[in-house]
Amino acid sequence: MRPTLVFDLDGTLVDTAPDLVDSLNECLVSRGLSPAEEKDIRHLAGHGARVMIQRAFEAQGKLDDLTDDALNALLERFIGHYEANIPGRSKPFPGAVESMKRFADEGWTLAVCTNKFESLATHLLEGLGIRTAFATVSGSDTFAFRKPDPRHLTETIAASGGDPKHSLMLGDSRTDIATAKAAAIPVVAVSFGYSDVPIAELQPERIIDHFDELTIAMADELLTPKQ
Ligand SMILES: O=C(O)COP(=O)(O)O
Ligand SMILES: [Mg+2]
Repeated sequence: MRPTLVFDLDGTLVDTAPDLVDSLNECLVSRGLSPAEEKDIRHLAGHGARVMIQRAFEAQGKLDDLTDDALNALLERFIGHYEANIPGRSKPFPGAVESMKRFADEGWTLAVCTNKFESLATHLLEGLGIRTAFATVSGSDTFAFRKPDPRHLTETIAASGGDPKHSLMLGDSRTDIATAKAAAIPVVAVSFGYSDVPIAELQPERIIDHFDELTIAMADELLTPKQ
C-alpha cells in the first residue's frame, strides 16, 4: 500500500494571503471602508472569506451595516475577484515543491484537503503548474462535510487510493490538527501559516519551520505504529 501525504492548501502548501487580502480590500473599498493591512489580517486567511469580511467590518465599527444580504453579495464579489486574479501573487512556500517531489519519488501518493472551494483550489494549483502532482484535490464543497469533520480527510485519502492507517496530514491551523486527530492520522504542523495561536498549543505530532525539515525519515517514523 502506497502511503499518502495530505496537504492543506492555504497557509501550508501555498502562501495565498496576499491575494486573499487584495480580494478583501476590493470588497471593503467597494463599500466605502478602508483597506486592511496584510499583517493584521493574515491570521484570518485560513478561516475563509466570510470570516475575513466580518472581522474587517467589525474592526472598522461597521458590523451593523453588514446585513446577511450585504454579506452574501460581498462574498460573491470576493470569490469573483479572487478567481479572476488566480494565481496572482500566491506562491508555494519555500521548499514545498521540492518536498512534493521528494515524497512522490519515494512512492508516496500526494493529495490536497482544503476548505477552499474545490474549483478555486484546482484553478490555483493549475495556475501554479502543480495540479497533476496530486491524486485528489478536495475542497469544502467536494463532499457533504468539510474539515474539521474527519471524513473530509479520510474520504480524500480513499479517493486517492490510500488508507488512513498509512497517511500523514500536513497543516497550519487548529482546524487541520483537529481534523487529523479525529481521524487518528498523525499531523505535522507548519509554523509559517495562518494560525491565530502558537501552533505548539495545538499539539501536532511535529512542527516544521521550513519544508526541508519534512523528511522521509520523519514521515516514516510517524507512520510506524507505537509499541
Ligand atoms: O479557505 C479556507 O477556508 C481555508 O483553506 P485551507 O483549508 O486550504 O487552509
Ligand atoms: Mg490552512
